[in-house]
Amino acid sequence: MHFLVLPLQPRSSGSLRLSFLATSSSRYGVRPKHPSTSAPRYSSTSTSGFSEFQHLGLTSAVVESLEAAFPHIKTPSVCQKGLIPAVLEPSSQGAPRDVLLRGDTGSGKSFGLALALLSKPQQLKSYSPKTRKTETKSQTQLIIVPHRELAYQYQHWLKILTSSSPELKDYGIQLCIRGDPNHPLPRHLLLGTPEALLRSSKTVRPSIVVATPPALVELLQSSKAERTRDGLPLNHLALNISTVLVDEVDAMLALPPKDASRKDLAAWDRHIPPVIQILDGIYGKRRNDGYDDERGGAVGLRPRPQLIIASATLNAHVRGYVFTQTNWLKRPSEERQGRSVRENDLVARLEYAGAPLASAEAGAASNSSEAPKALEDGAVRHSCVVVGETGESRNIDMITEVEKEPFQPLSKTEKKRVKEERERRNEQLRSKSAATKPPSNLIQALAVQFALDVPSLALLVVPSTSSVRQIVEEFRELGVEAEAVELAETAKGRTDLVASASQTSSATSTTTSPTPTEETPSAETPRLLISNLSNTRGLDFPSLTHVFVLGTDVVKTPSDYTHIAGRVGRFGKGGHVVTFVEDGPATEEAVGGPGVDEGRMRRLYRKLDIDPTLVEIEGM
Ligand SMILES: Nc1ncnc2c1ncn2[C@@H]1O[C@H](COP(=O)(O)OP(=O)(O)OP(=O)(O)O)[C@@H](O)[C@H]1O
Repeated sequence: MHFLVLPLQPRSSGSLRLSFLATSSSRYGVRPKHPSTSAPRYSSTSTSGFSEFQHLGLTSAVVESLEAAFPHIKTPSVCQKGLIPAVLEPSSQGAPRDVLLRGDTGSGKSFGLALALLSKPQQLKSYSPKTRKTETKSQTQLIIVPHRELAYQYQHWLKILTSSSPELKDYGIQLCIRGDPNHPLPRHLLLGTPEALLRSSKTVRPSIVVATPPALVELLQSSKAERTRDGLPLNHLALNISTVLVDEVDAMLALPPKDASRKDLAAWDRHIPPVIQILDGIYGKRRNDGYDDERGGAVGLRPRPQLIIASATLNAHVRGYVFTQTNWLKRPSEERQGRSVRENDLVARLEYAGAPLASAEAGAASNSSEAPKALEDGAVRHSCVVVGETGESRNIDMITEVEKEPFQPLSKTEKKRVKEERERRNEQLRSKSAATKPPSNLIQALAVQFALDVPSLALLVVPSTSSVRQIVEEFRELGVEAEAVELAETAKGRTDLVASASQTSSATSTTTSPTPTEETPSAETPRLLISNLSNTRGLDFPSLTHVFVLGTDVVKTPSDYTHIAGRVGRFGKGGHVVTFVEDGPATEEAVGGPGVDEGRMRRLYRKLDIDPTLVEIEGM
């Protein structure tokens, strides 16, 4: 069986000690020959705060485009100070190090990684024994993300950065995502073509391909090229891929929980997620008889592409899987095994989770006299509104359960009944019946809260079993400016991805006093973006102040809530996460009934150590 869970010892969080022994002129690549990029990387004479980015190893071209395109980003975050050198500096063996990165939501991981990728050598010099010449080829970097909106966000950032510098404008940024069958856009526009991928990696043009796993697998399988034993064509994967970045890796692996039944494990094993097919295709499947690293995986890549794996919830379970069940990460080859090669030198493990982000970022920002207000204040508030059948609302009662329901372990029969009831309820939700429609009392209560609280932009996360379009319509009928999150397809969606520093600050300052006042008039009608969890992970809307959650079916695990809530409170900004659940008696008799949701939220808050704040409810 492919799956076995052997959790690793988690590395202690916090400081990072990296020894940067080798120089940037490694045999693994050459930097572009522009005067500015060939300047010494640690001797910036610039007095701007942006020079700190250059000290981390970013090229001058990238720092200049950052300054031009994102003027409000002045100093690197704590997380970026660790990840950028880890990606760019080679190990003592001279090869790029693989990177495992865990950092809080909104700590700048994805953005920092995008900057680092653009600073990697654009060309590869290698000796060809066939021609007996040194050949120079362009490099392709592959970014794999769980959903198309995040792919679009990466593409958007990269396009803005590369178009802001003449030295980066050669970059081809290509999307490889599946089209929405309900949307009229031609499918090939979104998916790209195998030929285009091939072209982009054959020409002298460096390229970055941002892909979702199913689209990439589909694309590769549609090619007539020679295949690996995993069914993926050799030539596409083999062509000069210098880096593979897997962002939000746990969402794509979708590992069964540690306590999964044999049946669930077998089911997972039968439908191996596409990201595993891709990575196994590149790095090779793990052999039982030892390490196989230097062979470069199934496709004989030389040199082996650097692997970067990142997520805010890269927990021991996921790390355990990657380390023990795959061949993806760099390992010492047999001949190199010895005292001189430590595994940490080959794989940088970075951990920036659970740090008091706001203060850390504020500290970093305070070095700059022009630090935007957005970096200086803010905490995320969490609230839960319980809505009765006839629409009356109240705040969650955090004490009831402890007082009235002392913990009593369930008997076997009770457990079975609870499980059956939950399955029945999930089945109901899955079916196309009226049950998929969220209750209208929740929608109405949410619309009222939205009108009272939101200054400009809020995100509503709905269960994956509900139709986003249908919910959008319902809100529109109530007079709310609602729309689905469709970054790739609507120009309006794209504008939400970038906000100037001033917009960001004003959005934040209204968060601390969210009700629009005469002093803080809102220029535009407040808008409600609607999506489900699988399409919101990793997204960054700089002017977002509120996240609403519709019912507890959205949040299956604490990590789900972490990702949902993480859409606000980014970079030390404030924000408010409000969950709406149905009211009802929270007793065992009501299992599967509405009241259980309040109990679920209480348990979730306790697990995450969240002390919910009260929201002002109309009419109370
Ligand atoms: N050094 C910085 N200073 C200020 N803002 C920054 C900085 N770096 C990135 N940002 C802003 O932070 C946002 C990007 O955050 P990013 O998506 O990279 O966070 P993340 O850690 O990947 O979050 P998540 O785990 O939710 O995906 C962008 O809006 C970007 O403009």
